[in-house]
Amino acid sequence: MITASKSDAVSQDGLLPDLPNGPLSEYRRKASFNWKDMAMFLEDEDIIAFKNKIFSTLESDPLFYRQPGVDLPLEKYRELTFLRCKKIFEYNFLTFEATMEKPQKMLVLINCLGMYDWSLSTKYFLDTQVFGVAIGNTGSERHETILHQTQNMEIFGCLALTELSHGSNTKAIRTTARFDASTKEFILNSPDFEAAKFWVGNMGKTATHAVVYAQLYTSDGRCHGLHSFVVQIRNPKTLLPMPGVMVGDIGRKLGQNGLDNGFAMFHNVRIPYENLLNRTGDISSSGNYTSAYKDPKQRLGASLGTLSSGRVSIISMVVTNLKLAITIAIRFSATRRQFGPTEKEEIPVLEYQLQQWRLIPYLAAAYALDYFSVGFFFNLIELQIGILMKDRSPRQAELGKEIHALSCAGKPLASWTAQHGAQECREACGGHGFLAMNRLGDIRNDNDPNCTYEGDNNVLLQQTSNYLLGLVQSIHEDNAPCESPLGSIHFLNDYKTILKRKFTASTIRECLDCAVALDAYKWLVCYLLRESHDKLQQEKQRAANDFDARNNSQVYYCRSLALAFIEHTVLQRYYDYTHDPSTPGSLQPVLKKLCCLYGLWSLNKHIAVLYQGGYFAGELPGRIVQDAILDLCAQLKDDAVSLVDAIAPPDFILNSPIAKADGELYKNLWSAVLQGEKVLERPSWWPEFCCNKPVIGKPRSQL
Ligand SMILES: CCCCCCC/C=C/C(=O)SCCNC(=O)CCNC(=O)[C@H](O)C(C)(C)COP(=O)(O)OP(=O)(O)OC[C@H]1O[C@@H](n2cnc3c(N)ncnc32)[C@H](O)[C@@H]1OP(=O)(O)O
Ligand SMILES: Cc1cc2nc3c(=O)[nH]c(=O)nc-3n(C[C@H](O)[C@H](O)[C@H](O)COP(=O)(O)OP(=O)(O)OC[C@H]3O[C@@H](n4cnc5c(N)ncnc54)[C@H](O)[C@@H]3O)c2cc1C
Repeated sequence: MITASKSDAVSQDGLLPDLPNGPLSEYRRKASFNWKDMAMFLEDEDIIAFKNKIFSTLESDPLFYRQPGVDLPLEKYRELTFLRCKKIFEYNFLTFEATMEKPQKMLVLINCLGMYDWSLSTKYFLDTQVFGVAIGNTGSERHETILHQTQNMEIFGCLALTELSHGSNTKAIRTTARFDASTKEFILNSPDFEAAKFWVGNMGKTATHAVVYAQLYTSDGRCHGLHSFVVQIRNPKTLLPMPGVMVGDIGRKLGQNGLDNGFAMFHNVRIPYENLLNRTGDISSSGNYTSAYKDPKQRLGASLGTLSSGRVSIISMVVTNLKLAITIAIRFSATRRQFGPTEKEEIPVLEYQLQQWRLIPYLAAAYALDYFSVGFFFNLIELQIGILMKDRSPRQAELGKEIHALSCAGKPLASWTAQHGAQECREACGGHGFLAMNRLGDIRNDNDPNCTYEGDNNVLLQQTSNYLLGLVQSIHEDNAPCESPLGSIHFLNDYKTILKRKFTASTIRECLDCAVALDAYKWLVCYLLRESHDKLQQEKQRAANDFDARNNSQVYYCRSLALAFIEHTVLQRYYDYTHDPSTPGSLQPVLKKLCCLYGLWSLNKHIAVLYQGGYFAGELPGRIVQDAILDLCAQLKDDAVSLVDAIAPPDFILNSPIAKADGELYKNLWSAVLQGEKVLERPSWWPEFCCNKPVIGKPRSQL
């Protein structure tokens, strides 16, 4: 194992305490690198210190005490989440100045709170970020007071786009906001209960204000499309609804139950006209509508642009879930022993090729997607700065489009990987994985809605394929270069040459170079782009309209195209990073293996298309790709524990007895079980068993 220099080690030890000795120590000794070096390479000292501060603050505050696996009644959980949220305001972990200095800390805070409990994190950020960013991005100077009121919790916000009968199809949102020229107010109405705002986080019990999306009508009766408005829905002094607002809670969900998701209907609710978030369209004092966006489609895109920031953040949030789940499963697998080559000795389940193949690719995915999520967040910051500076340059517009295309595929890729990973980790921990106290159920269930909110994954992928299909003309006809601010489409300039390529590796060894998977991805994207385009043209000739043509080109074509494109982007970025000469030599070998494994494992899911399109031919390519995956899993299994040590939060935050850093699997589990409430007591309803015996076949009358 290669270690850091003496001075590095001193600063490391202050930030990253040694892990306790125990059953995991043997794997830690076998690692090819020092986990502290890795942790400090992945995040700088300032970020690690920031995380430590958040974690230790929560751990030492009794309000944040919790018993693993205890299911609180809904009302209690909501109350506790709110009290904790209030406490987060008091701690003020991130000042405005600190956020401006290092915006990445915002993402770190979201994830640190999420690692503790996603209900808390989403509650806090729906108010301070989602509500705040929507106002900041689509409003103007006149809305600054509202932002200030949010910062000290004078008011509490939410974002209300979805309605009971419409979510994905935002154009069909039916809430109306009619301008009344006589009073200079907008009057909000929900035409019927199907147009009630629904699913809105924080709206159930706590929000006093909402950014409400509604169809804007001028007093001449003309509709100008979807716009957003700040609407007061409750009185901040009493939490009672405002006149004309019917607001309530939608009930228990499959996860994130500490968060109150709600509904609202509006009946002639009057708001000052200044409450229109007027970046995409405004009303003049004479009541005329003005907009810098003449094309209604572009205006819709601009008014929904704020959703990109949520989608980008979600990528990082779901990667956090994957990191939690894989930490639990790897630590468990390294300490859980079943069977063995001899009667005397049982081996850790991590030694089984099958267990390695089920888990280690998810570990590689966690590393690769994590790198992507952070870099992509920086891209978003660039976009946000442009929005705040009112940058109207073509580059800014292109950046908005590219981020929209990447986030609409990045969220699906990352959230599905986390979802499948969490389930695999649950099963990989056998029965203990199903015990609530070990947390894999909560991780899985709290992660799940990320596949749906801020846009359903399958619907969003179509935005990405639309973006790519829009490039075909320039590739084929104009011969104009494919250029974009983030460079994700630059390789398409070689589209024709790439399509002529074939898979050339002939040994497992050659496949262990990540460039092999990367080349294959370039071909795959070009091939799927060509096929999707051709399919769309055929369907247009066959089908009655473009709508059907597009719908009938999704499965096996556009959907696969969007996913292959984002996988390529993630892999390309991770390849560049792991192969960069500035990456420490002690870490580069393991990072390159992770990169290669992520690439081949992801590619293997497209094997049918690789054969179908002729990039692969004969038995060999399929076989050596699979053998290389197994080889990499075997090479990485001794590093796996240290790889999770480098990304794991402290035990208090991870909150899973089977995955504590000391590796004392059974002691920790046993102790947690015995500390449970009334574990050894007989049930309070014991007479039901002992006295009231059933008369078999004769149900007693309930009267
Ligand atoms: C800290 C985070 C905490 C997270 C908590 C999460 C809580 C959850 C909150 C929510 O869920 S809020 C509700 C979210 N709802 C959605 O995301 C709805 C999903 N649907 C849509 O966004 C859109 O309707 C659509 C499906 C993207 C588009 O539908 P439609 O087919 O009607 O329009 P198009 O013709 O495709 O689009 C028009 C035009 O606009 C461009 N565009 C759309 N969105 C964006 C965007 N975000 N940024 C930039 N551009 C956008 C689109 O590309 C089209 O452009 P052109 O192709 O015409 O150039
Ligand atoms: C926990 C949670 C929190 C939420 N928080 C908020 C919030 O704070 N604010 C808010 O406004 N909203 C919120 N939402 C709502 C969320 O944004 C929507 O649920 C989401 O946008 C999906 O819309 P939908 O529910 O209408 O699904 P639908 O669009 O009805 O989708 C149903 C099915 O139809 C499919 N489908 C739809 N259109 C197409 C198509 N064109 N092609 C192929 N298949 C299609 C989908 O893939 C899906 O399988 C939240 C949702 C959840 C679950």
